[in-house]
Amino acid sequence: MRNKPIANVNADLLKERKNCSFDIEELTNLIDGGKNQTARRREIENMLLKNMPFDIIPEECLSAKEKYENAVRKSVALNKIGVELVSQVTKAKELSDLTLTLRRVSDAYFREVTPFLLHLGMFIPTILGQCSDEQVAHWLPLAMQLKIIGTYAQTELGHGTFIRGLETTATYDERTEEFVLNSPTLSSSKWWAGGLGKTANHCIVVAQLYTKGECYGTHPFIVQIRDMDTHMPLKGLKVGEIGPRLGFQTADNGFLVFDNFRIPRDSLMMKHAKVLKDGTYVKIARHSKLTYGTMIFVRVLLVSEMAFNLSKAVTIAVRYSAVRRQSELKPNEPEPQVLDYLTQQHKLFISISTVYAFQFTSNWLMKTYHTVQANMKHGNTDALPELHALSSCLKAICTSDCSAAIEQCRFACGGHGYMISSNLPSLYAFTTATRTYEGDYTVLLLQTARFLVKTWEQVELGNAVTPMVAYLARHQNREAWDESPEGIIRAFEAIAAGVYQTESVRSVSFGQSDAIKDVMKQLSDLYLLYWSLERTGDLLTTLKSTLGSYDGRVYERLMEEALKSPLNQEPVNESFHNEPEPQVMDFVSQQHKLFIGIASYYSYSMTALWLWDILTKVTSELGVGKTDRLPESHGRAVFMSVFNSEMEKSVSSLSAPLQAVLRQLVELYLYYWTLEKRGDLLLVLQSTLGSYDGRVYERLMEEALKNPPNKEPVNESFHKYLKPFIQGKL
Ligand SMILES: CCCCCCCCCCCCCCCC(=O)SCCNC(=O)CCNC(=O)[C@H](O)C(C)(C)COP(=O)(O)OP(=O)(O)OC[C@H]1O[C@@H](n2cnc3c(N)ncnc32)[C@H](O)[C@@H]1OP(=O)(O)O
Ligand SMILES: Cc1cc2nc3c(=O)[nH]c(=O)nc-3n(C[C@H](O)[C@H](O)[C@H](O)COP(=O)(O)OP(=O)(O)OC[C@H]3O[C@@H](n4cnc5c(N)ncnc54)[C@H](O)[C@@H]3O)c2cc1C
Repeated sequence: MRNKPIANVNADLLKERKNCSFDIEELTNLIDGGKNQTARRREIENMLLKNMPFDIIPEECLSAKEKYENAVRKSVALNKIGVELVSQVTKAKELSDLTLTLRRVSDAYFREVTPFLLHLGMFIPTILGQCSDEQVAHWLPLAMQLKIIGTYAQTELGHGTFIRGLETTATYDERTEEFVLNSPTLSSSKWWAGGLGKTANHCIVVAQLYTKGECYGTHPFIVQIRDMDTHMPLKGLKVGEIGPRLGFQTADNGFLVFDNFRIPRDSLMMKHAKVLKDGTYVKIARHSKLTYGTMIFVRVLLVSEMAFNLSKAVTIAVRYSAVRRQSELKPNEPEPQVLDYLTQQHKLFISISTVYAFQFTSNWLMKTYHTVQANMKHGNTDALPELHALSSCLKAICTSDCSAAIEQCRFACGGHGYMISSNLPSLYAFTTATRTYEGDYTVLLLQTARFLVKTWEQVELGNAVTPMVAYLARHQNREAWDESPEGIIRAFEAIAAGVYQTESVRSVSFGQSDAIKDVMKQLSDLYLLYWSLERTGDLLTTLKSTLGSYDGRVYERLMEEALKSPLNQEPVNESFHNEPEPQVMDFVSQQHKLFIGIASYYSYSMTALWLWDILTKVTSELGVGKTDRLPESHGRAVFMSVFNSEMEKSVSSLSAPLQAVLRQLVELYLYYWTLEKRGDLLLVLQSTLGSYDGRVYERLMEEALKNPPNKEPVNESFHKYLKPFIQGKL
């Protein structure tokens, strides 16, 4: 079916395909996991192609309301087939292959995401990971057959990262054997859960559990939020859509506020802890962080999600680059395909190798995840910290690299890449969110750093460590170890690259032809080479390390450094008496993100004035054709030198403190750009987050309430599609 010739294929594309050095079908089988899996995937795709309603008007041309309704219509149709297929499957492996195929094929129907994403991606996994056997038996069939539609509401207006700081309370009332849910403050409003705004009728709510006057920390509860027949929000809660976003337009992300909302005792998901009828709290888990399990699972999933999304983006960009012709290199000769430019290949080929790096690493990570889960079933949680560290850093790096690579793919498509119809903007909007959700990039890297530092301590003590981090022991007492967060991150990047190399070699070592092996080897080498070149600058850093000194006096140096700390200059810090929660502004990593923006603003303003003065002169002397191809480093140098000199001229009349601040900005700008190559500038604020009065949560809620979907309590797509679907009448 796939190999049937298609009429009217662009001649350049045909030519490129003919030049392919290997059998495409063979590579397809490798990616799918075998011939049978490829056949099965195609069978499902064909069935869906026959039965699924496609869009008549492109999604992007619809209003926000229409977009949502269209997404519900398509989700219902897709999941109707999905539920039927799932019901025919008996083996766990077949089920996981099927869900993966359905997930992949669903992208053919949604430019945006389905409002059921959280139901499939987090609600069902949380039932599996957090419910007692009895609860699984009750909830899982309902969820699998989509008799109920759920989401995962953990994040609040005031806290996303710091889960222990969540404010929603679930207080046990032993007289009625119920928990009472409350949102005591504005900042405790649940915020962000996908599908919550309009679609879900159930919700996993993460709340602080109180019983017999004691708080036992955050726990997950499964809560019905809408009437099953009318879909109206239940009494005692307020629920709505949070408002337009960069992407995720059709995911109806929502807010949820509780006012003495009562739920039965067994709404507490009781795999890891339970509350007895009399209110006694019983801890079951052997590890205190098992309630964070769904997040680990989704972080693992996201690695393959990134491989898939980047594979789509780079396929689009490579095909287009074969078709697109631009510029006259030799008079009277045809314009070359842009794919033939080395600079274009540089943009694209690293993305191709990154896709394979992510996919092989993802296969390996998923296997590791299942092994750790199997061990945990027998009570062994030893490997959990490493799994957490691994899934954290791989999630952080792959989501960040993926969105950056998709931007490169968009650049590679020139102006047309900016069209929504190219799908590159939507792919970018989807993937850039993954850098934030399920654990912010910086925060997750810091979790990994924490694990590595602890491992390093074990290495220092001569204790055995797991194979994944054994390289720390190999580097002991050698200059290669750099204990800074960047050094640690790089070390883990090296591991990711190592996994890729070993996994790709293993996967192609038997069965596959030499042609495929050659290509995979080239891609693997490209990935390693690219990152070693990207990080060359870092390799030149001096050590500045207490741990890596030549004489190995690690403990002495650690102690000397510790004694220098300003914190040790006073016996009791004032925060002992009154410790405020830190503002994220206090984190150095946050300042790093923000201050360069301020410095850049001044740099751009100064340089713009200077540039205006010399524009005419430069264009007449050099000619426009020559100036518009200045390499990036030259442009950057211009910004730096102009900023430096113009700022110096204009600050002399200012007061000393202001002069000092502005000079610091110049230094920061120069310093930053010697280390980094990216920056960001926000000129016009118009922002709920950046208002002068800092009333962030009030403004977010005010804007959400203005949101048109919140003007009607139940969207008409409930009556038209959702209700007949849930009740099996569609
Ligand atoms: C198949 C078809 C479906 C389709 C599929 C599609 C894809 C699927 C798309 C889904 C779409 C999702 C859409 C977004 C959905 C959200 O975004 S849901 C919300 C997600 N939220 C987050 O990820 C919040 C991030 N924050 C955190 O994870 C934690 O709070 C932090 C940052 C780890 C800190 O936690 P903490 O409790 O303050 O812990 P902390 O004091 O830092 O550490 C204490 C110890 O716990 C350990 N620890 C922390 N976390 C863990 C953990 N998870 N495990 C083990 N140990 C841990 C630490 O390592 C530390 O260990 P020690 O060093 O003491 O030994
Ligand atoms: C599209 C999308 C969908 C989402 N879906 C859901 C959902 O379905 N359910 C749900 O519960 N949540 C959801 N979320 C919320 C998401 O999980 C959180 O936004 C995410 O975990 C980040 O938390 P935050 O918003 O509190 O960021 P913050 O923690 O406030 O981050 C702000 C800045 O502070 C920095 N920072 C914070 N803490 C530290 C630290 N300790 N050290 C150094 N720097 C720090 C961060 O690096 C970041 O630069 C979604 C978010 C998005 C964007």
